[in-house]
Amino acid sequence: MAAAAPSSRRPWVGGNWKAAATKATIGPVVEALNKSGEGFAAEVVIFPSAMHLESTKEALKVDAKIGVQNIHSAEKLGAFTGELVVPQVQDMGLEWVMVGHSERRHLFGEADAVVAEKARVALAAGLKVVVCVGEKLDEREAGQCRAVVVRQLDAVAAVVPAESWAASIVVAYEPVWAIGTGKVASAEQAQEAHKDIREWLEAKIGAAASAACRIVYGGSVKPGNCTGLGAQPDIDGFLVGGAALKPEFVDIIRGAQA
Ligand SMILES: O=C(CO)COP(=O)(O)O
Repeated sequence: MAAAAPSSRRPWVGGNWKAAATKATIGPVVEALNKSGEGFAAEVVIFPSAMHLESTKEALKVDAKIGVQNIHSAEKLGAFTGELVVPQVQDMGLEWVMVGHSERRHLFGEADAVVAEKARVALAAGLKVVVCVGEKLDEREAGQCRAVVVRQLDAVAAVVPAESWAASIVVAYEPVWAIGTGKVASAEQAQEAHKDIREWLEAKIGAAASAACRIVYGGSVKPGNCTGLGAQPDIDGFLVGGAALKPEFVDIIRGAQA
């Protein structure tokens, strides 16, 4: 049942630029990342909008990967106006796909099975996947935090190969009430949810997956609160929204170098 020491998992930090970025906001962030002039201890993945994938990829000169914020579940190119499909992600030379962000689930009505199918298609093509999970405030207040997260993860586990969890999946725990609200989960609240997820991994997938899978926290992460969160044994990094569009994002990446 004991989780592996945090140092055995490479920290992972994602920057989710949502539909909030323009050239004017992206420029200084890319400049700060490039100026940092260091190989980060953390694995860094930036998720620009589709509009900014190529320009961001070309502008970044540090060891940071680029991923897409969402995909359509079709396996092939085709007539899917307004969507991105896996072959296009591969054509761009990108490795990462995000699925199940709470804004996809709650603003755009994506059900657990839809999120799971997107993960399955991306993994089958050899891409890496960030699976976002997290409860809404009313669910937390009703004591359903663990049940909601387990339901969301069970849907993914039902369709993806067990071996994907160790090497190709990052789980992002993002409580909906903490996203974009400034109400960060306390280190204790986040650790409790991450421990639930690690225990779920051990029971459902196996001890090796539980020890190896990175579980990252998202929701109002800032340079001032990332150290306490990152010190928790089951928090392996962050998925950052608003603060990933500021040069201080570099400080959060450094904060994950525990
Ligand atoms: O949704 C998030 C990252 O995916 C978190 O957003 P904020 O960091 O702006 O709260």
